[in-house]
Amino acid sequence: MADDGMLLNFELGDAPLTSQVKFKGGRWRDRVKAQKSVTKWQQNPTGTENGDDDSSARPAKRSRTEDGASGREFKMPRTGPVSANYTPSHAMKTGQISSSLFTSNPAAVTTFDEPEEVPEPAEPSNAPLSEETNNFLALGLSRRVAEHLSSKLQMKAPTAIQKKTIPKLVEQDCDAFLQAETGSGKTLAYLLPIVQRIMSLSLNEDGTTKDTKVHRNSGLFAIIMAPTRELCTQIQVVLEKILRCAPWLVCSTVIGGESKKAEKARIRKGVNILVATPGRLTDHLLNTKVLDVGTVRWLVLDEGDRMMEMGFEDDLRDIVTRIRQDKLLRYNKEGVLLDGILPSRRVTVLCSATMKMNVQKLGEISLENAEHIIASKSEMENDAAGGANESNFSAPAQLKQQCLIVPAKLRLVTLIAYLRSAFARKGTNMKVIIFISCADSVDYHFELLKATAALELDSDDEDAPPAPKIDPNTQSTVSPAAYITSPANTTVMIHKLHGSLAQPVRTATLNAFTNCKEPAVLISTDIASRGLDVPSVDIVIEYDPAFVVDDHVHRIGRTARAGRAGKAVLFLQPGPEEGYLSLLNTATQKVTPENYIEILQKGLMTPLNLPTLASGEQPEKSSWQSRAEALQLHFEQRLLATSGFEPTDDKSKSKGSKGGANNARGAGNRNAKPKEDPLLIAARQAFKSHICAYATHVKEERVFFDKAKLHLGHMAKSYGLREAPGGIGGGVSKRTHKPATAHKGSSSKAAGPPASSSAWDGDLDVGAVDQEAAAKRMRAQNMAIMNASNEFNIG
Ligand SMILES: Nc1ncnc2c1ncn2[C@@H]1O[C@H](COP(=O)(O)OP(=O)(O)OP(=O)(O)O)[C@@H](O)[C@H]1O
Repeated sequence: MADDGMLLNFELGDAPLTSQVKFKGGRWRDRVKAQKSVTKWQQNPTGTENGDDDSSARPAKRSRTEDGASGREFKMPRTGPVSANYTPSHAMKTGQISSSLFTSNPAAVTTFDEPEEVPEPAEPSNAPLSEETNNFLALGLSRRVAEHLSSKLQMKAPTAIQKKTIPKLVEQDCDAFLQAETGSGKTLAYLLPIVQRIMSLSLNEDGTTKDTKVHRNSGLFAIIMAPTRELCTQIQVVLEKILRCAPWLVCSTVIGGESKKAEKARIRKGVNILVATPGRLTDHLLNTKVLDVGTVRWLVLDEGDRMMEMGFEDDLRDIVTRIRQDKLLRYNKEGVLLDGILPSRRVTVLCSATMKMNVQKLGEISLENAEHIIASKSEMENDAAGGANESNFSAPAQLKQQCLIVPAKLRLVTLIAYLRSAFARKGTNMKVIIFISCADSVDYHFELLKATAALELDSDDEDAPPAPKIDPNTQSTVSPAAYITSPANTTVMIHKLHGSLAQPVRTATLNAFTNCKEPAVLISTDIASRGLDVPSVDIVIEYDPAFVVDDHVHRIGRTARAGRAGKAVLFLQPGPEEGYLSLLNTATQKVTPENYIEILQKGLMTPLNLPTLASGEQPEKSSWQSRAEALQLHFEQRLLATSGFEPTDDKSKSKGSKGGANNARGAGNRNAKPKEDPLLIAARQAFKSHICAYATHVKEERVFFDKAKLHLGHMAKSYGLREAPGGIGGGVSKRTHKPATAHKGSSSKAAGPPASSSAWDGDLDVGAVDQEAAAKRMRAQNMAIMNASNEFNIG
């Protein structure tokens, strides 16, 4: 029989085991292994040294380590079961022993004190200003534009950054660096003055339009660059909306992912404002003769730091130099005088919510005597106090930031419990974004959470509308969700997004999420962390922390936009990761630690209705702990399900061996090997990629995210795996567990990357080579794959 009756990862709770424990069923090798584990556990039931449940995957030194943030000794005490009356339900069915979720977990040192007083909700810091005292007209925009904003786009008053930027860019010809919080309206801050001035070429002094208007073929006046295709498309959409008040002007994108021929054709037809990714723009500057930059007056670099991070310094330098070197034409080819109405010099605008060293460098490359325009709550406070603002980053004041310190083993069930409680109530129609470190892990979690034929939806509400139809372009990226759909509420739709997806799929998925009328979850890599504006996102969950703290600010900034409320939840593990809180708390707003047990209690209050519950227990009568264990067991069982046998030699595939799977099994074919479930393969792949990605946190923050201190066995559980797969980073595997059993066909490099990872390639052995150099390289690879795929693939 298949080996589904034996589990390899043992944690037998606190009840003493006697030597009578006997294992039946399964393969003899597994039985021996199981027996050995129990004997080992009996010899050392505390699991403090070598007797832990995953000795093969445990860091060598776990009991004491340095807390890098504070310099104090960091303790990782072991906790017992969460409730004294609670007995973990280990015995699931004959021959099965499941690892308990609630024992041998390190305890958090962070305390969860209830605040004595509920703090007043903070005033939104990125909202539009009061309409009574502010309007667009007063900033120098024409009546035509101001009325369009007010009547068609429902924007009556500017935000703080718009108030400061628009008059400067309308009246002056200076370079500018715009720095303001996420969701504070930076896009319109630079777009409105550009549109206003180009429009003015076609307007009489009284605001009426001239008989001969500037049109699409009159010249390219502005180029806007952004790091991702999604962001470019979004800017284009905003631009199109504004240009409805000047329909004779045309904007377009060159972003890769679609044929260059089509892009060339559009440029040939005539474009006044071009939105581009740096790679594709460089390509067109080199190869598209019809792209004439002689009339270009503005170059905007949106999310400049991200473009630098993605390794586009040379491209950006090249683009800036090329455009500057091209002779600036005072008249366009139709003889229209541009100077005076348009800037008489080339103006560069750089935008970011954060101020990193690389932004300063980009500033040196692209800006000349630039105005630094800052608008944030702290800046306003600073202004009032007459001081200069030194802060590097800040989150919108109204954004509630929470942190869950969850032991590795409990991460997956806690995530599901959180989502269940978020979507529990009838009529709750929220949008949630979950950030995950790498594409493989996004793929896996999407597969795990989506409803399949075997996995019924939880909803038993007969009045609930039928699950929505899915666009063919999003067939593999959008699905109704299992587990998190509450019986009382409508079906939750899950979406996945990462840079390895084809561009039409990316675009369609993002549209599906943005326009989804049902409760919706987007599982994404950092591809969604920058600039994306989905106004109704209520919660951002950082299931994997960002690789650098500035990215955290951008990620959580996908919610609480333009003055709306929002919530951000960060998952950390007990141990060194807790030190990260002190770093986050230097931002303008405090991150409040919350007790994950309460999340589990809330989220697992109602029965799970799992289709393949092996436990003899009735979930309806279960405690939340039992439900958590049942859920975990259910995932583990899903991964263990084998989908038949496949022959390994060519002969068995030849004629006469039809139906090889059964033949192999029945005839005792020695060459047959169990064919693994694709979900299991995906889980292993995701786990490996996750561990590789974990090593790429920036050097300064690696004290909190130290790969060597991860408990790989416990982490594996959060992927539904019963043990950590082999072949993970040499440094760790050498120090912490036996050399990984080489997978058939895998390279001898134990530290090498997952063979077919879609998220990683190249040498990822951070244990063996210079850590910082390797991490940098990995980050660059990750970034390129996550964000761009073929986006910057020139040629
Ligand atoms: N004056 C305004 N009144 C009302 N809403 C506005 C105004 N200006 C911008 N918005 C809205 O605010 C949201 C955020 O704007 P935008 O995307 O430009 O922010 P951002 O500062 O660029 O954020 P990020 O740094 O995250 O990219 C958008 O939905 C936009 O429509």
